[in-house]
Amino acid sequence: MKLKLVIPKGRQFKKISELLTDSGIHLQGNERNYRPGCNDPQLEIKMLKSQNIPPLLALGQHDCGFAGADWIAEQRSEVEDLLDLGFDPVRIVASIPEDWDWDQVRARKIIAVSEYRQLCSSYLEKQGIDFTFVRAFGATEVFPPEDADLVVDNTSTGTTLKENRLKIVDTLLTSTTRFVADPRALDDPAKRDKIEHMVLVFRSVLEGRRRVLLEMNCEEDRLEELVAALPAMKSPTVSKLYRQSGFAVKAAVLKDQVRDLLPKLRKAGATDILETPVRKVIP
Ligand SMILES: Nc1ncnc2c1ncn2[C@@H]1O[C@H](COP(=O)(O)OP(=O)(O)OP(=O)(O)O)[C@@H](O)[C@H]1O
Ligand SMILES: O=P(O)(O)OC[C@H]1O[C@H](OP(=O)(O)OP(=O)(O)O)[C@H](O)[C@@H]1O
Repeated sequence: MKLKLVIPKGRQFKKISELLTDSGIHLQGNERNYRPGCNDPQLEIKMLKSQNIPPLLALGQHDCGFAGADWIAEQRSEVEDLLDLGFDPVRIVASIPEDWDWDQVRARKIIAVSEYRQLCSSYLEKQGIDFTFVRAFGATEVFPPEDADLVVDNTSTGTTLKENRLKIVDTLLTSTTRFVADPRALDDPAKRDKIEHMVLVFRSVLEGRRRVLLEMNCEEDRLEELVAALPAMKSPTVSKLYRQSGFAVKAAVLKDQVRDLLPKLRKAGATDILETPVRKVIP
């Protein structure tokens, strides 16, 4: 069985390739080789422009891959959304020049510019706005005020909108990178098995990134107090120290809790605290 996996080139590539590496899938070849080799003989990998991935998956040209939720929605691609990786979060927003009045703009016939033809048009139709659509091929924010009255584009930090003196009047969608599949691939038991395993590993890597492992020692009379202070995934692992009266306590905790947790653990009797990274959390 060969599973055809499609990966976006461009800005989404770095985070996806890091996820694959942490999942034990190592791509081989340089960045301009759009058919990279891989250490997993079951995977056949191809790189495509992000926007082309959802429709090609829906056509059955590939079995699974990564794509932005924005381009899945824009192209109404019938793919199975298996996992929200949370990478590259953006908002798809409608914007107008910052000193324009939205009520006045929406009351007249406007020129609307976007890379997202479908999302932009259906938004304006629902709003009852009279518009002519012009398709942008990048640098969308530069069109207003001379060449457009309104743009629909993605925004991350908001810098590009600000630099081009635009203000947001509405949010159409929020989008992140997804792991998706052709529904037909999920009907094939061998492919389904492989895809489900990939989802499990990706999920466990993402969960691992959120956690660290804390290990510490404590005296017997402080054990209950220490365990109560530890927010473990289930309950902490407690083992007796060899030829000593104390205990070793171990728990995987959320990274963003550690800063506040360490002084509390010390107060609750913890000594010799070790913090180590967690690579995967497999349920
Ligand atoms: N500034 C951004 N920050 C985070 N994600 C973004 C940003 N811009 C675009 N994306 C996301 O990346 C995906 C691909 O978009 P886009 O075509 O703009 O990227 P790209 O192919 O890497 O572009 P480029 O060729 O300009 O580097 C989309 O799903 C989009 O939501
Ligand atoms: O909110 P920000 O952090 O400023 O990011 C948003 C900008 O980033 C992307 O542009 P990109 O660099 O891909 O150029 P493009 O517009 O030519 O595609 C996107 O199309 C926005 O223009």
